[in-house]
Amino acid sequence: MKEKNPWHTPVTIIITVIGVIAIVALVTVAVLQNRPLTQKYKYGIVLDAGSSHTALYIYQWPAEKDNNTGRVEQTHSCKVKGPGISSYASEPWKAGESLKDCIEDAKRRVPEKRHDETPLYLGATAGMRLLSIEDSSASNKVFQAVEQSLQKSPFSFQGARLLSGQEEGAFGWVTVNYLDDRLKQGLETTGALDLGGASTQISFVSNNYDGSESPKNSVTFRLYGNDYNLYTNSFLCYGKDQALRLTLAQQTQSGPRSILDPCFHPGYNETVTYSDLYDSPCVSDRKPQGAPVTFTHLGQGNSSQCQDVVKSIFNFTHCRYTQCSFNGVFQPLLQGPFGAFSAYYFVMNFLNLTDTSIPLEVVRKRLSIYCETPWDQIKQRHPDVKLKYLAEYCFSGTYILTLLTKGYNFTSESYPNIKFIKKIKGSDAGWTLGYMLNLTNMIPAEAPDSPLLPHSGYVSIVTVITVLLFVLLIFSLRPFWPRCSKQPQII
Ligand SMILES: Nc1ccn([C@@H]2O[C@H](COP(=O)(O)OP(=O)(O)OP(=O)(O)O)[C@@H](O)[C@H]2O)c(=O)n1
Ligand SMILES: [Ca+2]
Repeated sequence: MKEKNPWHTPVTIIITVIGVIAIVALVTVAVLQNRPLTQKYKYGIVLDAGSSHTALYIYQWPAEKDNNTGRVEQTHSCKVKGPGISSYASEPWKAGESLKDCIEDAKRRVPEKRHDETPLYLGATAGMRLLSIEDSSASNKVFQAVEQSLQKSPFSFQGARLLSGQEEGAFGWVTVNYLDDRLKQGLETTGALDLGGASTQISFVSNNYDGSESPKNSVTFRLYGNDYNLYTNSFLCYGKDQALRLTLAQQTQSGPRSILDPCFHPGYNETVTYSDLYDSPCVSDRKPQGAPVTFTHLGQGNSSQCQDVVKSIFNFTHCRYTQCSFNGVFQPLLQGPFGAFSAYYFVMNFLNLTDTSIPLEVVRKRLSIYCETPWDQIKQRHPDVKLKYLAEYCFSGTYILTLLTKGYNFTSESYPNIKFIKKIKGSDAGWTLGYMLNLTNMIPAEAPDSPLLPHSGYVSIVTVITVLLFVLLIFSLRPFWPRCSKQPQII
C-alpha cells in the first residue's frame, strides 16, 4: 500500500499556513512600527536679543508629534556679530542689519520647503529693558528696525517683543526642566539661575511657598497634568556688566582721577571715561558732579577687599516679608537642585571652578589666588582670550560667589546643589526654548495619552509570540522529524 505523504495531513497544512501568516503579519507590524526615521521635522527659530549680544537658535521636532510627547531639540545656534541690539539706539537700522547673517545661516539650515511654516520669534531682555527706561522712543525704533529686517525673511515672523523679567526667569526654568525630562514625569524640579550682562534671574519651586506673600514673584503652570507654583525674580542691573558699573560707581562717587580697584589684577591700568561709565539707568543718577572727564582704573588684586566692594552693591537693610534675598525682594527658602547657566557658566568654566563638589572655602581661596596674580602674567597665560573678558574674570567670579551666598543665601552646605551648565542634551540652557514651547503650545496642560504599551513591552511581547509560533510550527512538523530509533533487525 502506498504510504500517505505526511505533508498532506490537513492539520499540518492549516497550522503551517496560519503560522506563516502570523509571522509575516508580525514582521510587517514590527517593521512599520520601527520604521527608520525618514520622518518629517518641523522647525522653530528664536532670536535671543540680550544686552551683550544676540543669538539665534533653531529647534526641531518630529512633525507628527507636536503638541504632546514630541522632543524638541536645538539643532543649531548662530551668534550675531557685534553688540546687543540695544547698543544701536543711535542708529537703529544697524540693529536690523546685524541679524542678516544669522538669518541667511538659518535659511540654509532649515529645509526650504519648511521655511514659510517655520515660526520666527525675537525676544529682547535686559539691555532693551534699560533702553526703554532711558529712552522709550529709541527702543521703539530699534524694535521697528529689527521687525522690518525679520519680516523680509522667508520664515513666519511672529513679532519682536520685550520679555518681562518674570517671563525670562520662568521660561529659563521651563527649558531646564523640559530638557531634563522632569516635567512629563512629575519629578522634583531643578531651579534655574541665569546671569546675563544686564539682569539676573532666580527661579525655583519651594514647597513652603504658595505665592501669596509676594504675588509678583509667583508664576503658576499646569504642565503634563502637574501644577507648579514657581517663585521667580529678575534683578535688573545685577547682570554682570551692570553689576561692574555699580561697583565702579561705588568707587568713583567722589569723582577721583584714579581708583585702585581690588577686583582687578595688580598692574592693570586703563583709562575710563566718566560719561561712558555712568551712561546707564543703573548708575546715571549717581554721576558725581564736577568729576574730570576720565579716571585711571588701576588694579590692586585684593580679594577680601573686592568681596567688600561687591557686597556693598547689595542692600540688606529692609525686608517687609518673612525673608528676603536682597534689595527688599522676597525669596522663599531655597529648595532642590539648581542649574546655573549663561555667564555663571562662562565665568566659572574659565576659572576652572564648575565642579561644585569643591568646598566653597576652597573655591574662594582659589579665586583669591587668581585675583592676586599680576595682570601681565594673566595675559601671558591666556593669549587667545578677549582682553575685555580676561580683565573681568576676577570681578565676575567674586560677584558670582557674593550673589549666590550673600544675595540668594546659598551656604557651604547648599552650594553643591548648584550645577554650572551650558547645555542640556545638546540644547543651550536659557529662556529661548521655554519661550518657543509656550508660544507654540507644545507643552500640554494635561498628560498626553500614553501608548498602550511602552516600546520595550511591545518588543518583548512580539518576540515572545514569535518564538511561541516558531515552536508550534516545529512541533506541527513532527511527522517529518527523522526517526532516530533503531530499526529492528531481521535476521
Ligand atoms: N565667553 C563669554 C561670553 C560672554 N561673557 C560675558 O557674559 C555676560 C553675559 O552673557 P549673556 O548671558 O550672553 O548676557 P545677555 O543675554 O547678553 O544679557 P541679558 O540676559 O542681561 O540681556 C557678558 O558680560 C559677557 O561679556 C563671558 O564672560 N564669556
Ligand atoms: Ca540673557
